[in-house]
Amino acid sequence: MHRITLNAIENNYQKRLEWDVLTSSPAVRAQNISYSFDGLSVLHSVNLELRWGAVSVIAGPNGAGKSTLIEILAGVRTPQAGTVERVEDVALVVQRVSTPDALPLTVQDVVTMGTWGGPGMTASERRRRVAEALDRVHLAQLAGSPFNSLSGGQRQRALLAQGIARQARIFLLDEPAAGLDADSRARTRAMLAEEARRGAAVACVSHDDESIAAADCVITLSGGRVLS
Ligand SMILES: Nc1ncnc2c1ncn2[C@@H]1O[C@H](COP(=O)(O)OP(=O)(O)OP(=O)(O)O)[C@@H](O)[C@H]1O
Repeated sequence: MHRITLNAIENNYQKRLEWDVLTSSPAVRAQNISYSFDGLSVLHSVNLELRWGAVSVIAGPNGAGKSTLIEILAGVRTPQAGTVERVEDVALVVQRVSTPDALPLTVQDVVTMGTWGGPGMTASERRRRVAEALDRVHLAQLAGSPFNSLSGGQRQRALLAQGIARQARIFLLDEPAAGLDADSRARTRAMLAEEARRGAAVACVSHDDESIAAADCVITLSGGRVLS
C-alpha cells in the first residue's frame, strides 16, 4: 500500500515536471507566415504565439485570412513561407462538418474516434474518457443520436469533445460562434474558457463581439497582416 502511494506521488511529480517543461514554450509559434492561393497573396509575414491557459481570438474583417491562418496553425495547410512550431498535436474544430450518409455515426462514435491512434488504453478507460468528454460539452443526452441530426453548434461541441477525449491540449476552432444564438454562444464561450482554465491553449476565429471582449488575447488580422 505504502509503495503504491509512493508510486502515485512519483508519477504525479513526473507528470508535473513534464507539464512544466512543455509549457515553458508557447503552445504554438508562427513565424513569418506567408500564403497565396494561385498568386492571390492572403497572408503576409504573420507572426504570433498562442499561450497555454489562455483563450486567443483571431478577429478581423471578412477575407482577412483568418480561416487560412487557423488551418496553417493546425497543420492542415502548408504555408509557402515561414514556420509553425507546435508543442503538441492540435484538435481542429472546423465549420459545417458532416459525416457521409452511407456511414451513419452517432455522436458517441464521433467522440470515440478521438481516442483512436493514441496510446493503447483499455475499453473501459476509452468509455470513461468519451463519457467525460461528452459531459464537459453538455452532449451526454445526445450520445446515441446520429451525428448528422445535430445542429451546427452541437456538431462543433462534439468535435470539441473529440479533442477532449484524446486529451488534446491545443484547440483551434474556426468560428465556433457562427450561426449560434446568444445562449449557445455563451455556452460555447464558457466551455472554451473552462478548457483554458485546465491549462489548454485555445484559439478561435471569431466575429462575435462578446467572444472578442472575453478573450485573454486578441489577434487582429486585416488584409493578411497582424494589426495587434
Ligand atoms: N480555396 C481557396 N481558393 C482561392 N482563394 C481562397 C480560398 N480560400 C480562401 N480564399 C481567399 O483567401 C482570402 C482569405 O480567405 P479566408 O477564408 O482565410 O478569410 P477569413 O478572414 O476567414 O474570411 P471570413 O471572415 O469571411 O470567413 C479571401 O480573399 C478568399 O477569397
